Amino acid sequence: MNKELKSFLDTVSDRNPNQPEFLQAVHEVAEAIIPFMEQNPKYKNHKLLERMVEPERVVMFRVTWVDDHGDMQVNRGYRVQMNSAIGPYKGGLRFHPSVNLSILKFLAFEQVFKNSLTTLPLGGGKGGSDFDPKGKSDNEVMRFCQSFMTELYRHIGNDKDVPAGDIGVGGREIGYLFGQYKRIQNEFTGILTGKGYSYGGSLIRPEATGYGNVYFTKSMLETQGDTLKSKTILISGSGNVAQYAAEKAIELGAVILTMSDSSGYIYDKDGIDGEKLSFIMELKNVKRGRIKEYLDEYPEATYHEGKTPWNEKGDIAMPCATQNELLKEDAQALVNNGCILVGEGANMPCTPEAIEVFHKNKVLFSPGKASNAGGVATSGLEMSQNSMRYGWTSAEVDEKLKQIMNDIHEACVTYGRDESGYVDYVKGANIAGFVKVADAMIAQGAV
Ligand SMILES: NC(=O)C1=CN([C@@H]2O[C@H](COP(=O)(O)OP(=O)(O)OC[C@H]3O[C@@H](n4cnc5c(N)ncnc54)[C@H](O)[C@@H]3O)[C@@H](O)[C@H]2O)C=CC1
Ligand SMILES: O=C(O)CCC(=O)C(=O)O
Repeated sequence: MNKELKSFLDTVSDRNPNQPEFLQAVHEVAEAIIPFMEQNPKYKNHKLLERMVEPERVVMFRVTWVDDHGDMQVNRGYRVQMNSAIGPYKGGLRFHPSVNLSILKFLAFEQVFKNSLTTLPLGGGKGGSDFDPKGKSDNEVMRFCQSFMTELYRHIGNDKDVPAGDIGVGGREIGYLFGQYKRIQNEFTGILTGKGYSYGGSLIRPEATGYGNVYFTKSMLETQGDTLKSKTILISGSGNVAQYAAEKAIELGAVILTMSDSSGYIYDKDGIDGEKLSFIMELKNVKRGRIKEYLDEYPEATYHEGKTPWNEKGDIAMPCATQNELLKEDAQALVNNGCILVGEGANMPCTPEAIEVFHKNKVLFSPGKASNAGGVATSGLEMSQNSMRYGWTSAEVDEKLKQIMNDIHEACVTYGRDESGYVDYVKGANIAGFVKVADAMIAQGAV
């Protein structure tokens, strides 16, 4: 490891003990940026990376609510406001029992570079709670959301910080959060994105992360003169990102073989077609059931308890569940089985060791901060529509999303192509994301 990189990482590690996910995300970015700064001295002597790893602000608060039995429950709420150099803080809220400061700082840090890549004026942030919506009634979720917003409202605003959804936060939660903000502030403004269409949401926002991942995959394949037609795809997750990645991939002629949840995965050798996907959407979004219930309707499929789909044979892998869900041995199994492309739908789902395997084997690999940026980009479009008090059609939003994903792909190629012609999308995304934020930080002085 380069001496300067080591010394930088040692300092970050000393200052952030017990934050492995955050250090992992910083390591990946610093590996690309430190050599880039060497070659571009205008970025040196501003302590840019040192500043970027310090959140501008972290808010942590108690969330007290009463469950359906009348018992008091206590959770922890957070908002990490990481960087506002190029726009108001922007990034999702995650409700999951694993949520802690390390996970939210890694997500907020990634968000800074991702949001910069979108070409829109969006700073980076992330928040959430260790609250687990699984198994809770709608009323319990509503009471939790109301209590969470009763503190969060004072830290956000449409020109300050605009949260959205992430794991465990979908349309239902955004609705309850928005309602409480409006009640407290007595104003109707676009302080959250991912809102329902009837109260200021954008068409295509629910679909955007998954669709964007597929548009990005399509661009990667095109660099090899290839297409999605008849490609077999292994998808993990069965939430928002996974569902719409599957929908768009099916539309473009691909065959989806797997989907999963935190208990296991299903494998359907005949492919999960549009009708089967509708069943999964109903199962997950309305009944809030488990993926193994797929077999009740489609008994020819198989279910693999406690396993991830990466040992199956597929042309393409799309990890769309959570961080560090695809390990080195999974990457090796995918390569051995002929996988040619990995498009991260989730944030940091592949470990650094897994990414090394993909790079070594010249698998096309896109990091989440590039290939899942369609979600936050469309959130940016939702903010624009809210400011204009106007709404674009689905076709208009989808066209803008395609253009943004295409531009992100081009930016990654510009900064990531090596002498052999292979594109290191990790390096490309990190440098392209860094440049805009760094230029803004230099222009704004010591802040
Ligand atoms: N919703 C969005 O617009 C965006 C989401 N992402 C990322 O995509 C990923 C998925 O998010 P969503 O689909 O929105 O969430 P979701 O809550 O709709 O779905 C999450 C999925 O991941 C699975 N999962 C959660 N924890 C898991 C674990 N420990 N092991 C295995 N599976 C697990 C769940 O069972 C579910 O299928 C996350 O990494 C999120 O940060 C990234 C960009 C935007
Ligand atoms: O739409 C947004 O603001 C945030 C989406 C998000 O959390 C992400 O890109 O990871």
